[in-house]
Amino acid sequence: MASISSYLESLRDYLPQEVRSLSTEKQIEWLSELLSHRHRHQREEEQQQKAYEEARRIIAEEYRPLHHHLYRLDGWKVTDGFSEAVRNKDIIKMRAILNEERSGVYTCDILSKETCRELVEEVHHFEKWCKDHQLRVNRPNSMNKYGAILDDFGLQPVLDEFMKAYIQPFSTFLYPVLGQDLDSHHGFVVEYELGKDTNLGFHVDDSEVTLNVCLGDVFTGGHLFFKGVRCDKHVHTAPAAGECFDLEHKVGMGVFHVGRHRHGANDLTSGHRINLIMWCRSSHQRQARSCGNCSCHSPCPEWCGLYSGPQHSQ
Ligand SMILES: O=C(O)CCC(=O)C(=O)O
Ligand SMILES: [Fe+2]
Repeated sequence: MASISSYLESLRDYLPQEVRSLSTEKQIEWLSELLSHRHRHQREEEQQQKAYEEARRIIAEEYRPLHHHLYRLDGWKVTDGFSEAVRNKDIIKMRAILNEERSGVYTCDILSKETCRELVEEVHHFEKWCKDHQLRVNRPNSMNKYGAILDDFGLQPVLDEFMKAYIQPFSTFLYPVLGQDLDSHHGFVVEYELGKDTNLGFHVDDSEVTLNVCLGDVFTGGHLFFKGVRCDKHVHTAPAAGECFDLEHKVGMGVFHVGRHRHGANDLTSGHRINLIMWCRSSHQRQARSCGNCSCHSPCPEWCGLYSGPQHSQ
C-alpha cells in the first residue's frame, strides 16, 4: 500500500482535479477502473484487427471479381487529355487540363464513364458477395456507415500503380512540399443516398494529398465544401471568408487537394452519389514533420493558411 501511495503521489499532478480531492482508496479505485477500461479497449482492438485480417484472407482466397481488367492499370480507361498529359510528364499539358477552382484545389476530367460505371459495379458486386458470405464490409473510416475499402478486395496494387503513374506527377508540381514522395495510400469509395449517409462532416484527411473522383450516379446536392488549409496547431481556427467555397461533382471529374485542406460534403438532396477517394501518403513527409512523439512544438509550416513567417520551435 505504501508503494502505491508513493506512486499516487508522483502521479498527483496528472490526475484530473476532481480525482485529486478523493481519498487514497478512491483514487486507487479510479485508477484501476481506468486501467481495466484501457485493457478491455486494447483487447477489443486486437480482436477487431484479427477479425479484419481473417476477413481479408478469406476475401483474397475466395472473392471472384466482376471486372477482372480493373485489377490492372491498363484496364482503367482515363480521358485522352489526362493520359496524354501524364504520359510524358509534360507540366505544360498537365497545367492546361487542370482548373484551379480556388487556391490549392484543382479539378480535371480523369476517368471515363465506362470505368466509373465498372468501378461502381465492382464495389456493389463485392458488397453483395460479403453479404452472401456473411462477412462484414469494412467501412472506409469512422465517418462513413456506407462505402467500402477498395484495398480490401484486391485493388491495392492497381491503386498503388495509379497513384505513382497518375497522381504523383500532378501532386509533385501542384504541392511543392506535401505532394512529394507519395509512397502509400488508403483507397476507398464513399456512398451517399437519402436514408443512408447523406453528408460528411468538416474534417481533414489522413493524407498528404487526396484525389477524389466522382464515379456516379445521378444526384443533386452533395457539393464538397472547403475551409482553408491548416497545420495541426491551427486546425480548429476560423476560416477567412475567401477560404470558404463549394465545389460541385461531375461524374469522371477528379478533385486534387492536400489532406490538410479542411473540407466536408454538404447534404445530398436527391439520388445516389458514389466517389472514389485516394488518401495518398508520404512516409518521408510524415517523418520530416514529426517531432518525437508529438507535434506540439512543430512550428507552423509554410503551407498552412495561417503561416506568418519563420518561427523558432521551442
Ligand atoms: O464525399 C466526398 O466526396 C468527400 C469524401 C471525403 O472527404 C473523405 O472521405 O475524406
Ligand atoms: Fe476528406
